[in-house]
Amino acid sequence: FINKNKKHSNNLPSGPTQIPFIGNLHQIKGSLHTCLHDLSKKHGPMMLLRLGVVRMVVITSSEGAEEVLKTHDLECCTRPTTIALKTFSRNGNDIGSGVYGETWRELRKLSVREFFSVKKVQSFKYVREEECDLLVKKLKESALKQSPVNLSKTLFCLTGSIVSRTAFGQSFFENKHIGEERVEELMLEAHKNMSLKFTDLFPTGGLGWFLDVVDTFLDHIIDDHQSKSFTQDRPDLIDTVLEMIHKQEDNESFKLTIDHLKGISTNIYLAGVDTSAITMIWAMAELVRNPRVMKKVQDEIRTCIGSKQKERLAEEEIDKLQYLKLVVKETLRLHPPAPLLLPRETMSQIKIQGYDIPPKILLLINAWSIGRDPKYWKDPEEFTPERFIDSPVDYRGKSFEFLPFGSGRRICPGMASAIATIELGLLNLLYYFEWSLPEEKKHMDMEEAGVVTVVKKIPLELIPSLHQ
Ligand code: HEM
Repeated sequence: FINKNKKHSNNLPSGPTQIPFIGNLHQIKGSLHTCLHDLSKKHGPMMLLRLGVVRMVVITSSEGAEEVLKTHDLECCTRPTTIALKTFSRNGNDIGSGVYGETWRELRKLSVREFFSVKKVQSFKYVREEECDLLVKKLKESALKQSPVNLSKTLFCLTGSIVSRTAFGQSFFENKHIGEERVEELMLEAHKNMSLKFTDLFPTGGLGWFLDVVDTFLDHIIDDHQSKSFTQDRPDLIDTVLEMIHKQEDNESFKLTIDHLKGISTNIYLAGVDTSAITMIWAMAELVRNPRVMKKVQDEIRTCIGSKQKERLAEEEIDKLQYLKLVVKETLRLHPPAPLLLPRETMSQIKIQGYDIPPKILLLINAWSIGRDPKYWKDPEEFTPERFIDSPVDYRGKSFEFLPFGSGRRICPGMASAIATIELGLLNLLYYFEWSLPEEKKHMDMEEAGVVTVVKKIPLELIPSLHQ
């Protein structure tokens, strides 16, 4: 092992001292992205670490991130870092962890065309509006009773229903295959499993019932679609892919299978439910602890929509709400749900920021750290949506100081769908209700938890009051 390390050690970035066997594991306490952030302050924006058997270079500068994501995209593959992700990905038969090659290209192209395109996202507007309407009705009951609402759970359920209806044609809450008590667990468990800690460094496996439930759910959904026991007005992703599987010719070089369909579906569920809910949860937490911003965004919404209260909000209202959009951007800057993006692995020797990085090294880009770098952001810890007024900095992958959705060929394909859900979800929460902390809570706790995706550790509990 030492010889192998020496062979490549000529021009590698430096990093904290490693100790035998565990490397730098003893220095990782709490969240991985914050530990790496703290270490990089001491050891620089390119840092070499070893966690157990995994060697990695951590990048915490916008310039380094740009070089990797623009120049070296071809020489890196994304790497399923945990046993959990490997299992979810069905051995690379998916988009999130598939190695570059024909399969990955075909699956990404297919899912963008059939699910992620702006046209498809717009066609699901009615689902988002209906689900938000249901949410408002439930919240109104709590508002009348003045009882605290667990917004973390509520928002996971909202995004779960939206993703499930848009991708699989049915809501988790209406499906007959999983007991209702399991559905809520399933939503919350998705997050816990995405945050498994270091399972490939010291593999433990054992994901228990969660994987079984996801698998059983998908099996039933596919069976229902195949047997036509389930019909709806418009074909969903499952219908489209099943039709493609049936129609493909024997001589085609790429063969689409049920495993691919399950891989894409699992990716969409895991990547979609968690991230959008997390963003809304952090946005609400920041707004409650920043009353000035809360007032400004609610004033904008209520002025634009008019004084007569609407029964139900349409997605078009959002076009007029510039400040709400800035609130979403600022939330994604301070709380990117996937703070280390998808880990890349070098496939050949490459040069980054003057260093020689050998093949088979994990590259982690700390988007969380870059989003708080005082070099690019004034008062970076402050929640100030105004910083984006007249600024060309955007989350679409061209501004390397702001990378909540990543960049390059692996950029999040679900961006349009996520933004539509987040903006409409927040619009509904902020238009109909005033929000306050329960009396016994004196201040908003902002502690984070998770590795792949990072959520507010203590669930967000707030009391809604009806806005008159
Ligand atoms: C606020 C919401 C979201 C955020 C912040 C987010 C963030 C990300 C990030 C950082 C990546 C990795 C990009 C990279 O490493 O360059 C990613 C990939 C991905 N996201 Fe999202 N995402 C969100 C919502 C969604 C939604 C709603 C879906 C699906 C419905 C989705 C599906 C995916 C998929 C399939 C990938 C893998 C793409 C690939 O490897 O080619 N995401 N996302």
